[in-house]
Amino acid sequence: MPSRSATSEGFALTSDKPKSRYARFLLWRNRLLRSASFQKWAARLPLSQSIARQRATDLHHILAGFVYSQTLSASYKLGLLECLKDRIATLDEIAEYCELEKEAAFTLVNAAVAIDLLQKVDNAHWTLGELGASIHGNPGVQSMLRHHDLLYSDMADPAQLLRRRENASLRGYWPYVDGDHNDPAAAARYSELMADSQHLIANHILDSISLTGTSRLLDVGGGTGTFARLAADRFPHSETAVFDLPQVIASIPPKHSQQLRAYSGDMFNDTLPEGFNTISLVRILHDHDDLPVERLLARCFDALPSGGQIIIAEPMAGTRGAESIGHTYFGFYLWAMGSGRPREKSELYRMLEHAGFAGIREKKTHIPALVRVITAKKPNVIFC
Ligand SMILES: CC(C)=CCC/C(C)=C/CC/C(C)=C/C=C/C(C)=C/C=C/C=C(C)/C=C/C=C(C)/C=C/C=C(C)/C=C/CC(C)(C)O
Ligand SMILES: C[S@@+](CC[C@H](N)C(=O)[O-])C[C@H]1O[C@@H](n2cnc3c(N)ncnc32)[C@H](O)[C@@H]1O
Repeated sequence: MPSRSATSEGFALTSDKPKSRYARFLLWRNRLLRSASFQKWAARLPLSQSIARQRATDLHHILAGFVYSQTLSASYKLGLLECLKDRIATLDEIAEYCELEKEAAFTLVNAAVAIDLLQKVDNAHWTLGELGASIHGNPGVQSMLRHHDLLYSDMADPAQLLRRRENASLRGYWPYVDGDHNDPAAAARYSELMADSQHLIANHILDSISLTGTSRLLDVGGGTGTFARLAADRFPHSETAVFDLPQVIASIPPKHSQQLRAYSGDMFNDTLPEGFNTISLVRILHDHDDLPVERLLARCFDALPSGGQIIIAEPMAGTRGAESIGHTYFGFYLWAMGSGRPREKSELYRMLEHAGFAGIREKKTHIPALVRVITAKKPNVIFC
């Protein structure tokens, strides 16, 4: 393990000498990259210039990330995105709608254009850009935008957040991580967010799986039943039901509770209802640490009949092209939430195997950055 030791230059990390060639190569490369003269030279040389330009821009985007998020937040909160929905507007109109001085509106409009939220129509008019227009097609993104103030406030002091996980404000938003199952107001608040944002992923999950007429699906931790209802619409010959904490089940609106079988209980301590040959866990496992996840998978295994199927759907770490959504975004989100972590597909495979499942497969989704799906089967018992 590296340890901190005082040197004449202050603190330095000392560690055992790297053994592999790869480790030695990395140390050599990093010494080169931090050399100011190498950087100057690389920026001038035609061969390395494009790499230098790209890496400098990459670093700047990381540095600026919080500013981009807040530009999106301001565009939403000040009504800029609403003002330009199906409209083309002048700067005066935008300034009036957003209740901003013209110069401030100009700063916001230019910032939003640069990140594709808005688009310039001509020198005097603006409308939504491709990303701004996409937000209007996804009400779940708007709910997430409102919710993110909590995460941003925790992330304003990341060192404090990492040292004092228990003090994060996001933790209070999800009382079940502390085993607090008695706050109906909090449960209603997070269930509404989950129901809204479920629409971002449900169709991708349902496009990737198939339920037949003999499928009886229990959506464990299924909130107020949005996924179970959408699954029933998509596969009308299957039966679907939801299992969640009592205060969540109690908050299912009457018009929905009549159409859906709902079971209340604690998935870690109560027996899961039997008679279902498919169990889904949608955005559940990443909320919990390894031990409870192993216990939950074992309970699902026990509740399923031989040949029964488990479906795991959530964003996963290590997703190609979306690496930072997994380990960076969800890594910090779940850290601030106070439990769980994003897992790589291979880790989930191992945990499923450990619980006794077989035939473990990934079912491709259209947008893996948002959600990925793994299915597995409880093996048929072979009598000798
Ligand atoms: C028409 C012409 C000329 C050209 C067309 C070109 C073309 C084909 C363009 C494509 C347009 C298109 C279809 C765009 C689609 C855009 C989409 C689908 C955007 C979707 C965005 C989704 C986002 C940003 C989702 C964000 C989700 C977040 C932030 C989720 C957070 C989840 C959390 C915090 C979950 C918490 C649960 C817990 C506690 C971890 O368990
Ligand atoms: C992140 S939400 C996901 C909800 C839903 N599956 C979705 O994707 O929209 C986690 C869900 O797990 C439920 N949950 C947490 N702890 C639970 C427990 N011990 N027993 C049953 N449900 C629980 C929560 O009430 C919540 O509805």
